[in-house]
Amino acid sequence: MRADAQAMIREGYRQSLAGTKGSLVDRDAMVHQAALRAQALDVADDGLVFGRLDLATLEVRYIGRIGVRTSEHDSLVIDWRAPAAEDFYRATPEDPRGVVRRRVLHSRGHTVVDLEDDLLDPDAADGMTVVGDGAFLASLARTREGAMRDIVATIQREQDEVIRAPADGTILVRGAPGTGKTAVALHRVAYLLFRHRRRFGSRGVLVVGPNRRFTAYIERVLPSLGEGSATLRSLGDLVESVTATVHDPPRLARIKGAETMATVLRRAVTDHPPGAPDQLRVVFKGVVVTLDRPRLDRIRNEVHRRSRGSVNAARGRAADLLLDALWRRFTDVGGPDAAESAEGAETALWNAILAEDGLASLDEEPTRENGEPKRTRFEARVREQRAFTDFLIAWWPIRRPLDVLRSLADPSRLRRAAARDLDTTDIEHVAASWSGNSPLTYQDIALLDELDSLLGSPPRPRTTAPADDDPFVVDGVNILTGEEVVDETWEPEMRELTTSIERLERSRRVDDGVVEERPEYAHIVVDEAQDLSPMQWRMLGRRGRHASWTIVEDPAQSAWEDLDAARRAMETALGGPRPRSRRKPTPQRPRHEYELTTNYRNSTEIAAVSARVLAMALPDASPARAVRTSGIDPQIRLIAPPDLATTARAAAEELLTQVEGTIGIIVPMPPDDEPTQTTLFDTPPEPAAWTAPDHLAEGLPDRVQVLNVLEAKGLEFDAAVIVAPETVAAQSPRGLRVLYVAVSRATQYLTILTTEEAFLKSLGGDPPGRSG
Ligand SMILES: Nc1ncnc2c1ncn2[C@@H]1O[C@H](COP(=O)(O)OP(=O)(O)OP(=O)(O)O)[C@@H](O)[C@H]1O
Repeated sequence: MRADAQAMIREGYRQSLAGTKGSLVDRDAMVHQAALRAQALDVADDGLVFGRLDLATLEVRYIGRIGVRTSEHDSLVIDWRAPAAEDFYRATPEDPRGVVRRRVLHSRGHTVVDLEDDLLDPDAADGMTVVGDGAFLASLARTREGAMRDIVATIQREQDEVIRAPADGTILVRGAPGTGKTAVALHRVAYLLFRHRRRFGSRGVLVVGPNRRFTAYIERVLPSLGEGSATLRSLGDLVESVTATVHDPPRLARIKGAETMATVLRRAVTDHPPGAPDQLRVVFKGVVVTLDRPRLDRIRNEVHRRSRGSVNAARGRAADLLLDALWRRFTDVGGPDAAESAEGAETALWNAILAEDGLASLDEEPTRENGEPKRTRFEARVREQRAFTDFLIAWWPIRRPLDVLRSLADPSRLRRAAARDLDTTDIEHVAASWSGNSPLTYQDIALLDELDSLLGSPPRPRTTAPADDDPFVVDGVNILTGEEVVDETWEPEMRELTTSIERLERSRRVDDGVVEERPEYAHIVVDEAQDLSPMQWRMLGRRGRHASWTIVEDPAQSAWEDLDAARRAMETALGGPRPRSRRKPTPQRPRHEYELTTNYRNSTEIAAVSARVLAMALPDASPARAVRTSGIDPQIRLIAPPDLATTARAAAEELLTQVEGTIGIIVPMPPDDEPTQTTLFDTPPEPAAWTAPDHLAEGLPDRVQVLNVLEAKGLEFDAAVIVAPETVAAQSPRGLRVLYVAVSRATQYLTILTTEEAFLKSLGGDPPGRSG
C-alpha cells in the first residue's frame, strides 16, 4: 500500500508534463491525495494492529489503526472505525455479540510485546488459550510524557457509544474528571472524518479547547490516528491575527463574558469614532454649506438604523446621507439662488473674455431642472471635493475590532456604550483592562470577534467602471474600501500574473484583520464547554451556523458563574441560523446525551481526595468510579504562609525522584485587586508563592511545570502539587469547583499544601503535629 501511494505521487508529477492547465490541477489533486495517504500509512505503522477478535463462527478479525487489504482486496486488518470493528469495543460477557475471545495486542514498532485477552463466551472457547496480566490497567498507570496519547486499543464500551454516535445534530457528553471526555471527543473526530469524509473533510472540523497548553497537550492524538485535517484552536486563538494567553481575574471575566457585552459593543460601534471631525464644510458655487455635530450625529444614527448590518460596509450609505443632508442645507440657506447668480456671473465673465477674442460664447448651462437646481450636479461636485472625501474617511473610518476595543479604554466612551448595562465600578475596571499595552485575555478574543461581526468587511467597490468615472476614487484609491484602483485597461495580461495570494494580500492591505473571512465548519467539538461564557458561545456559534456539534463538559468543574445564561447562549449557538420568519421555527436539531462514568486518570487514593472537594463544591454530585489503585496516599500538609513557596519547590524536587513523567505545581490565579469572596474558610493569607510562579520551578527540569488553576484545565500529570487550595477556593464564587479541577489532575502522586487547618481537615489530611 505504501508503494502504491508513492507510485501515485510519481504518476501525479508525470501528468503535469502534459502541460495543459487541467493537468496541473489534476497533478495537485493527485499528489495531495497520495501524500495524505502515504503520511497516514507511515503514522499507522507503529502499532498497526492492536486487536484480534475470535468469533464463534471461527472467523478471525484483526483490528488496526487503518484498514489493510491485499492487492486482491481481501481484508487483512479492519480499520477501528469501520462497522466490522464495533464488536471489538462493544462485546461484553453479558452481550458477547458472537465474539468468543477479544485480544488486545501491545506492540513496539513491529514487535508484539504484550497481550491481554478477555474471554467473552467461555462455552464456545473450546481450548482457546487466554493470556492477560491486566495490560489495560497497566496502560492507565503508564508514565505521562506531557502529551496525550490515543486510546484506540482500549476504548471502553460507554466511550465507543459516544465515538460512534450519529453525525447529525448535537452530541452532549458529560463526565467527571478523567473519564476520557477529551480522548473520546478526539476519537470521535477521527471517526467522523473516516465515515463521512466528504461531508466533514471538505467543510472542516474545528476542535476548541480552553487554552494553548491544552491544545499543545492534545495535538498529537489526531495525527497519531492518521487525521491531520481537523483544525485545533484554543479559545484564545479563534480570531485571526490576535492571540490571548491570559485569563481575566474572575470578576472581570464575569463582566466581559456576559451577554450584555453584545449590547454594549453594538452601542460602541455606533458611537462617534475617536478623532472624527465635528463639522463638515463644503463649498458649491461660492456657497458655503456646513453640517454641525448635532446634525452629523443624527445622520450617523440614521445610517446605523438603515444599514443594520456591517458598519464598515455602510460607508457608502453614510456618504449618500451626508450628501442628502448637505443638499437640504444648501437649499435651506438659499443656496440655489446664490449659486445661480454666481454661476450666471461666471458665465457672463467668460463670455465677455471670449467675445474680446472673437470667439463664440459659452452655452448657458441649465442650472435648474423643473424649476429646481440640478441636485445631481451638486452631489457630483461635492463628491469631488477633497473637503468631502477627507471628511468621509475621518468621520466614517474603516475600523478594526482591536481599535474599537482599545478606544473603550476611555471610561467616558465605555460609559456611553454601557448606558445602564454596567455599573460605574465595572466600567472603570473594564476600561482599565483595555488600556495601553495590557495583554488581550481569553474573554477579549470573544469580544473582538463580536466587534468583527458588527464591523464586518469594508464594502466592495460599487462599480467596475474605470477609475475616472468613479466618484469614490481619489488619487487612485477607492475611499470606500481603501483599495488601490488599478486601471483595468492597462496591460490586461498582468492580471494573469497575480496569484490569489497576492490578491488576498492586496485585499488585506485595506485593513488588517477586517477583511479576513471568518471560517465556518461542518462540525465543531467544544471541550471543557462548562467554562464558556455567553460571549464565547456567540463566537463559536458564528463558526458553526450549519455545523453539527460535539459538546464535552463537566458542570462540576465549571469556573463560570452564571451557568444558566451560558446554557441559553449555547442553545442559541447550536440552534443554527435564525429562522427567516417567526411563524416558521427552525426544526429542532437532534440531540443525544451521554454520560461517562469511569475515571481512568486518578488512582482510587487521589480520587478519594477529589471526591471530598466535590462534596464541598456540590454536595449532591456523585464522583466517577476510579479503577486503579496505586497504594500511594496523597499528602495533605499544613504549611505556614511564608514557607509555601519553598515547601512547594521542595515537594516538586522530592517528586522528581519518585516519578519519571510530568509534575505540575498548580497555584492560585494571580491576585486581583478586587476583594476576595467569603467562603467556608477564613480570609486567605497574603498572596506569596504564586505571585511569581516562575521562580517556583527555576532550575528544575522541564517536566516540572508551574501553572495556575485555570491553565490546568484538561491537563494531567503523574504528580501534582497544589499550592494554597484555600486561596483557590476563595478567589471566586466557583472557587471550590476550580479546586476540584486542580486536585483531579494527577495520576499517581498528589501533594496539597494548605495554610489553613480547617482546610486540612476538610480534605482528610493529618492533624497538625503529625504532618510536615
Ligand atoms: N479507554 C481508555 N483507555 C486508556 N486510557 C484511557 C481511556 N479512557 C481515558 N483514558 C485516559 O484517561 C485520562 C483522562 O482522559 P481525558 O483527559 O480524556 O479525561 P477528561 O474526562 O477529559 O478529563 P477532564 O474532565 O479532567 O478534562 C487520559 O490519560 C486518557 O488517555
